[in-house]
This record gives sequence, structure tokens and C-alpha cells, in this order.
Amino acid sequence: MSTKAETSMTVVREPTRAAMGQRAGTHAGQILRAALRNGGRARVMLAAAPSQSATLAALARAEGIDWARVELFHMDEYVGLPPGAPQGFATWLVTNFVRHTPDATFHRIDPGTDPYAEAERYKVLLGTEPFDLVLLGLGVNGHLAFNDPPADFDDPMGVRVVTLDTASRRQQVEEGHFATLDDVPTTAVTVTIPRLLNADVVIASVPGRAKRIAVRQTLGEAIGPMHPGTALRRHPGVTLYLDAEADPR
Ligand SMILES: O=C(O)[C@H](O)[C@@H](O)[C@H](O)[C@H](O)COP(=O)(O)O
Repeated sequence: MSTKAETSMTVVREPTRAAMGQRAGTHAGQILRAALRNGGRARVMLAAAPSQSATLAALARAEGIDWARVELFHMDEYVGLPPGAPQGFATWLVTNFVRHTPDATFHRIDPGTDPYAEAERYKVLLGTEPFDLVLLGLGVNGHLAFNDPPADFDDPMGVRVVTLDTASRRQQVEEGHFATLDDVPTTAVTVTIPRLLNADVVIASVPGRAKRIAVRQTLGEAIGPMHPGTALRRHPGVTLYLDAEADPR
């Protein structure tokens, strides 16, 4: 079932995480096929997180996509992880998606020893053209990418180095990516909200009980920096996919 009741964005509710992912991934496949038909090539921005797993699995199974004409970007990466660390977002994406679409070109963020230079490089790489498709999730604190509250809604920089808040870092421990809070890096490179939402279509996949409050705030609070997800309501092409656990109704 889908409604436009709470906001300008379409909300699609499915009973399970698997059904949510199947529906969102099928939608993503349709958008991608249309973009390739119309433009010859497509640029896709991806979040790298468990909330995206079912959606990305369904997208990887979608038929009729010439991945050789697709460029994949990701929206954030920790600073300070050892090379090849399993918690790295680029590594996560390769394991969970890119290895199933080997013909696609995947542009990694690699903060290395100079995250500021890497932010600049990635900004130039992204350019100013809208993405054809963005697949994203929502943090427990309502963040988009690693834009924790208070998030800058007007930052024209495109890609920046940020300090992570404790809620974001704790989420990583709770999901089992790190043993303790001290193990979670304190900084990251992230694409800013204005650059992220410079896109034709945005598909948000948000399953799980832990996200229910963030979903409620995203749909119901005044649009503003304390609830970064509310920025989605300014975009005309967002569909929010929820499972029953994340649904605040
Ligand atoms: O992973 C990313 O690329 C983003 O940093 C982040 O915005 C993420 O999509 C949400 O925090 C949801 O993450 P979970 O799926 O881990 O809950």
C-alpha cells in the first residue's frame, strides 16, 4: 500500500524487510532501465548499510540492465580504518553489491591519510550533474549519509569531512560492525545533503524497529537541520520504503 498522506513523499509499506527490499529494488531497476534507455548511461549513488541489503540484492537480480553503462558512487566512508577493513563502506558495497554487477564502474572514496584532499577529489568526480538514482537509508538519529544533526541543508561543498556523533557511532556497534564504541572512527568523509538530493529519483529503504522514531520525525517534524531526513520532503521524487517494524503508524 502506498500513500501521500503525511508528506509530499510517497510512502510504501510492506510487512517484512524482504518484501520491502524486493519492492524497492524492483523500483530501482525500473528507474535504471529507463535512465539507460533515455540517456545511454546512468549514475547511481549508493548507501552502504544493512538497511540496503534486501534492496540491493533485488536490484542486482533485476533483468535488462547493462551494468557496463552504469557508474556507481557511494555517499560516505570512515576516516582512519586500516586498508581493507571489513567495516569500510566501499568494502561493504563490493561484498554486498558490486561483485554481482562486475561490469559497472565503482568509484570508491578512499580517505587514506588526507581525507580533505579525498573529499575534494570526490567532489570533482561527482561533478554537478544530478544522479539518475540515489538509494539511501536513515540513521537512528535521522541522518542521511553521515550528515548527523544538526545537518547543513545548504552546504554547497558537495563532499566534506565530518565528525560523527555518538548516536551514529553507537548504531555501528549495535549492528555488530565494531566491538566497542572506541573502535568506531570519529570522523568520516560524506557527501552533503544538497549534493545527495541533487537527483532525479531517490529511493529510501528503511526497515527495522530501531528506525521507527527516526521515520516518525522524518515524516512529521518541521523540515530542518535537527532532523536531517526531513530534507527528503523537499524533493519531488522520493519514495520511502518501510517494513512493519519501522512503520510509526
Ligand atoms: O551507510 C551509509 O552509507 C550511510 O552512512 C547511512 O546513512 C546509512 O544508510 C544509515 O545510517 C542506515 O544505516 P543502517 O542500515 O546501518 O541502519
